[in-house]
Amino acid sequence: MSEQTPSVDLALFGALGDLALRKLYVAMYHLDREGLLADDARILGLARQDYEAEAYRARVRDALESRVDASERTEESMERFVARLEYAQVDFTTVDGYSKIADWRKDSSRPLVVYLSVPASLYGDICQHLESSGCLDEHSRVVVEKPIGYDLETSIEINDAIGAVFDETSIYRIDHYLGKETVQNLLALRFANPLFGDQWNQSKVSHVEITVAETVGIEGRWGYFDQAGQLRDMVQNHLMQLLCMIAMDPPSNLDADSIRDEKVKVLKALRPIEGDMLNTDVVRGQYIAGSVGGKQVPGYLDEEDANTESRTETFVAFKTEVSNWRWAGVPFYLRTGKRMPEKLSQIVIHFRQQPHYIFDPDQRSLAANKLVIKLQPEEGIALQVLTKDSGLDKGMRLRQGPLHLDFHKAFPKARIPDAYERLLLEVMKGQQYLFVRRDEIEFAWRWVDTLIEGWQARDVPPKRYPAGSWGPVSSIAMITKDGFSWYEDY
Ligand SMILES: NC(=O)C1=CN([C@@H]2O[C@H](COP(=O)(O)OP(=O)(O)OC[C@H]3O[C@@H](n4cnc5c(N)ncnc54)[C@H](OP(=O)(O)O)[C@@H]3O)[C@@H](O)[C@H]2O)C=CC1
Ligand SMILES: O=C1O[C@H](COP(=O)(O)O)[C@@H](O)[C@H](O)[C@H]1O
Repeated sequence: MSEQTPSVDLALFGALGDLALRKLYVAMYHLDREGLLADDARILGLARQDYEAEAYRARVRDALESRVDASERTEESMERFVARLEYAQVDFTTVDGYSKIADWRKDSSRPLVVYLSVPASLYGDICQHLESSGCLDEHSRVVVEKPIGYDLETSIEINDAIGAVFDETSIYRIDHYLGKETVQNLLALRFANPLFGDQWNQSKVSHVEITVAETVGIEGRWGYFDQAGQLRDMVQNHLMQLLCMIAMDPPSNLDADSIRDEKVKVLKALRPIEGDMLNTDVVRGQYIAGSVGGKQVPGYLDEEDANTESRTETFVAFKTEVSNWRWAGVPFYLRTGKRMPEKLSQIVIHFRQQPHYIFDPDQRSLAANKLVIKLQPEEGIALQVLTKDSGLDKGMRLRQGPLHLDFHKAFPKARIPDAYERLLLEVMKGQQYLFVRRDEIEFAWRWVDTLIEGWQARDVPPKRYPAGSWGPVSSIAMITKDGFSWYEDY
């Protein structure tokens, strides 16, 4: 059995919210079931609704029953988990209720982990009230969710407010993509395999693609999403983190700061999209009605609570470059959108062709290796290699095929944990390497703000795309004009 995490008291702010009910209890339940939660670890749920502890436990139980596979539930494991839960009704904006946390903590010597599963506008108030009510000590940690702010300015305000109470070494900023197993595998793939280490630069790589496609729309989150748009919701955080993991130089070790220092260098070197590049190197889109998975779905402007004038983008594709010695001249193409035909997160590294080509000239376009890294839904890595097509009549025809590692098939007994399991585990262990440092967030905002200012100055409306398509056709033209195409072996 794996080693248990150190014991903690976890105060979960926003205990009845969407994220908590869909993800956090499920992740904690799995950790508990696998014997990873310390026997005496406890959880205090905090929200403003009036609940008795028993009713709260029943609500969490319901959430688990609808989200955890029946084969992974036993009465014993469910009971063991919910017995850890207590509840306190608190209005987070006033200090009065915070004494309930201190009461719950009375006589506890365990470190306090505070998880803020609430809108970022509340982070500052909560941190201050926690401090002034004497809930914190030097072992306390805070976990905060994305998005931190709306732009660089607001993210600085929020980070300042958290930083006034917690030291950077105690702040765990979540980007749940960093908790995904295959994203962590990028570190292993790149830095444990000399085969790739030596090829990972502008002399061997022709271009890089990152696609994060979602089938969902905005799932009743119009209020939040319409303010944000896909650039702030997905690019500023998740896609930037994926780009950093692909482009960063080798860290000197696996320490949090060694890794984060390298990621920051990438963000600093990222070429901004401005001037004429706004016409050529970026496409923003908004979905109209269409069909996803055989089901008719409404357009963005017909979603519940929609403002029919909205110009918010639900899709963005762009080309950028990491302007440093490793990557100069290598285009990075990124795209992400809602209501795409498939849920797919995938990174494709296109290697350059051989300097001298000796096979059938008609097959020349085949003649380059590609490394396809699938993050979801199936997690796996495939290296597209060229071999001889078999058969006496084929001569020296080439055939492209994958050397394929499908994690589910290769390691059938290993359950692939959800990102939040890994992240919660690391918080409890006090390890920060999968969390985002303040300067990463701020450099990413700088880049995003430049693009948004460009859009605003030109008043660029989003291009329409039917739900169930791969985005506006101009996002395809953006890459084909460079002689490439989005990799399509979905
Ligand atoms: N939901 C998701 O999939 C994702 C969410 N996030 C981030 O996670 C955080 C939480 O999101 P989400 O769960 O969707 O948000 P919700 O609005 O669903 O949940 C927020 C929770 O906080 C409570 N709350 C809000 N204000 C107060 C207050 N003044 N006093 C007491 N309780 C309060 C709410 O109570 P009440 O119900 O009474 O309003 C609710 O329980 C946000 O920062 C979000 O950006 C990040 C990635 C994905
Ligand atoms: O943070 C967010 O991520 C989800 C996508 O996460 P995934 O793990 O399902 O890929 C996205 O739908 C949501 O809008 C965004 O806020």
